Amino acid sequence: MTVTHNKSICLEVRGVSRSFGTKEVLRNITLQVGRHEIFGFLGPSGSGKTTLVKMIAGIDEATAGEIELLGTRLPHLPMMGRIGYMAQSDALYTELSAKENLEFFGMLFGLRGEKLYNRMRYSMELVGLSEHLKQPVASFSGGMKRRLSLAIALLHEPEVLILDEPTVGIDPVLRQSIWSELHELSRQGTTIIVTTHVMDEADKCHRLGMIREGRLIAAGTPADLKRETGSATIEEAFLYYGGARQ
Ligand SMILES: Nc1ncnc2c1ncn2[C@@H]1O[C@H](COP(=O)(O)OP(=O)(O)OP(=O)(O)O)[C@@H](O)[C@H]1O
Repeated sequence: MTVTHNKSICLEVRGVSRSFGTKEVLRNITLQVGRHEIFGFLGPSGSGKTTLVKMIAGIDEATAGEIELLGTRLPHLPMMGRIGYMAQSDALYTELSAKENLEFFGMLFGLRGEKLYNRMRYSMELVGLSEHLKQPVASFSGGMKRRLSLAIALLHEPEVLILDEPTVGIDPVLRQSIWSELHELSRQGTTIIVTTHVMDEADKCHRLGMIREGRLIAAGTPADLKRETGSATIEEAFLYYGGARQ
């Protein structure tokens, strides 16, 4: 275990590669994310975003390089209590109600009694599901399942939120309110790492890492990335860094 002395850094990724058999999916990724930052990984389908955030969440291991989160070298099991991870595919008990799912995951994180119920109320309100607490998850739409997964990731007030495509299938109004709450959480000190392939969401991040074919092709604030490439939009900037436009 290595200890990072710079307390303003939440995440350090150093020379990370990941292969599956002979297929190299991520190549030599190096980046830092500061505490309180909303950092977005932007890239097309199959570019390696999920593979990278799984390693940042400590549930997969790099083939080369190292990752430190909150000053601790990953993977490190006790770190799970400080992370809220929302996977791309929902890990929910569909035969149970939303409330029972929240109670189960809450208890895994050591939440009980009034604290658990206050957190359940907050999280379910945030994702607009308060009315559906008692409903079996099997009857939820895809978007509702995503929202419940997000509520579960938030439940234990994690220091770091790692969200893999959190707003897929969620309507624009709710998406907007989820993003404003993510900004509020970041103001309160939470670090948020999010993947997206939606360009207007990328614009809402403080900084972005653009990923293409397993490589980090650019990193910076949305404004810097646009300015440096003379682009009007993040999409144009992405195309520029990806070599499609000169
Ligand atoms: N367990 C695995 N075994 C083999 N190949 C894998 C495995 N997991 C991911 N890959 C491959 O790694 C590449 C990157 O996948 P990944 O899911 O990280 O991309 P992504 O950017 O998250 O895409 P999407 O937005 O579609 O989820 C893909 O080519 C995928 O097929």
